[in-house]
Amino acid sequence: MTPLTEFIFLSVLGSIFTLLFSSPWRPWLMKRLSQNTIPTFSFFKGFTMSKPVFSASNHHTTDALNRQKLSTIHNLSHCHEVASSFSNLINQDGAGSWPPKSNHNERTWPACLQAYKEIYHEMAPLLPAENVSLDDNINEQRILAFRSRFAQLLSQKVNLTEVERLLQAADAGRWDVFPRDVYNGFYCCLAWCRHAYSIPVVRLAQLEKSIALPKELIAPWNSMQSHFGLDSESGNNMSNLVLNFNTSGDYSLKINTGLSALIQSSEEEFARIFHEVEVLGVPIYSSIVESIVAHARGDKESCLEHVRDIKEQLRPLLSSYYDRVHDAKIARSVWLSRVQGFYAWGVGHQNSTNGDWEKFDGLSGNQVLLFQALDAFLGLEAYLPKLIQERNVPVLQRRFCEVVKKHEFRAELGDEGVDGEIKREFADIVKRLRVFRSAHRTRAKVYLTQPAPERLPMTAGKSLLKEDMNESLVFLDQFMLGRLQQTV
Ligand code: HEM
Repeated sequence: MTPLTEFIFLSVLGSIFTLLFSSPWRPWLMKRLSQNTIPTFSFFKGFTMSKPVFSASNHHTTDALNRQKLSTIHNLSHCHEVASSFSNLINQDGAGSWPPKSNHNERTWPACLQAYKEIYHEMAPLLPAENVSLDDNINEQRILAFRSRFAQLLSQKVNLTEVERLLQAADAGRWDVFPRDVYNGFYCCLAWCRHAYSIPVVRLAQLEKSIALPKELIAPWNSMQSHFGLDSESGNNMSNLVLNFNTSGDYSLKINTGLSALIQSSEEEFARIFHEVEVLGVPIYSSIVESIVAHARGDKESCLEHVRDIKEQLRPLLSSYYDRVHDAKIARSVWLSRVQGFYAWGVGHQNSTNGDWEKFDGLSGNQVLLFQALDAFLGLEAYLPKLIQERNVPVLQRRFCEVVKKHEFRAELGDEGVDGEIKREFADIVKRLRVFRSAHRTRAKVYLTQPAPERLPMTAGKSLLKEDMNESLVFLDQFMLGRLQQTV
């Protein structure tokens, strides 16, 4: 095809797409696009979404290295509880790998679960509004219409009895009928549905104190939360972000279907950090385990090597954050309005035992396993209070961090010889974490102070804040500054 005919062909195709997008066919088109059932043409190959920090070329190397590291941990699992704890996490929640395998190919799901994915395909294009309204009445109408269509589809399509039977099979260890990678993919889909239904992205929805979710989104959620040892009504970093990528690193369930490329890529780049941190974290988890085992055996030279490896591995891992959390990758103009709100959660319920009002927070970077494990390894107290951990950090992850904390040996090191060298490596790890924490303090503030007049100040991890954004920032900064000061 000559450049001129290619240009004419693309222009005509673009006009057809524009017409379809503004027509009643939009939901159909979005569904086809998200299922990749629109054929691709070879000359489109140059136009691709941005690739992970560990690019396609070294994806296989990372994969192979990670498999080797995970098998090292397995091999040590009969020697030390820190290895058996991580090994358990891989085998169970990870479906045999880390980051956890998450199957988003609904054609391989048990039939009764496929209904949820069908509903996702129908509801996702209706979720974002091209132009956000500041009028409460308009927003109320939109929310009501969205929820009533959602509830109608759930009651028409979902056979709850079948779904519950399947979840009971999983509870009984029947992973042959409900494979763990499918369990993870479905957990993510359910979390998406719950957040989409309650979505506190405009003032009106943010002020809701409780919400009557449809029963198809309650019973399965309670069952899965109890499987992961969690008791929050909201999703968490695992359910909504890490599990939202399949083993090839493809991003699955979307928030801003059909909106501009800038919005969609900002959403995906943000989500990708959380998955990638776990991919690049595998050698760190492995070195944490190996250094603890080496220390327990009195093998100081080997312990030194492993602690040094942690320091080395931190650089590429933190690059995943540094290279993405800036305006060119995650646009400041869209993050607060279009991305963060979906991950927030503002509603709660009355505790049936003590009558107290229990309110849940949504997702936050503070739930990322890697940082919790590193803090434990450095001997720092956990950042999150126990109650919040029990709501948002899966029990097997909590246990791993507890075991790391129990066996960390930094305080036992002397100043001389190999001990002194290990100590210096620890000091360098602390330095890198401090740099991350101060950079995060600055960058978070920039993103949180962007205008979003349709919303009240709210972070995903700390729910509704003070009416005045400056006061809210002072409140948030106390957490970040406090953690920075503790990182010594
Ligand atoms: C622009 C996006 C982000 C904003 C505005 C933001 C904001 C915040 C805020 C306000 C806090 C303190 C309050 C709290 O605990 O929730 C926090 C904590 C934290 N965030 Fe983020 N965050 C963002 C992205 C990320 C990312 C991508 C990561 C890492 C993958 C991350 C990791 C953490 C961690 C580990 C903490 C706990 C405190 C610490 O360990 O220093 N955040 N974030």
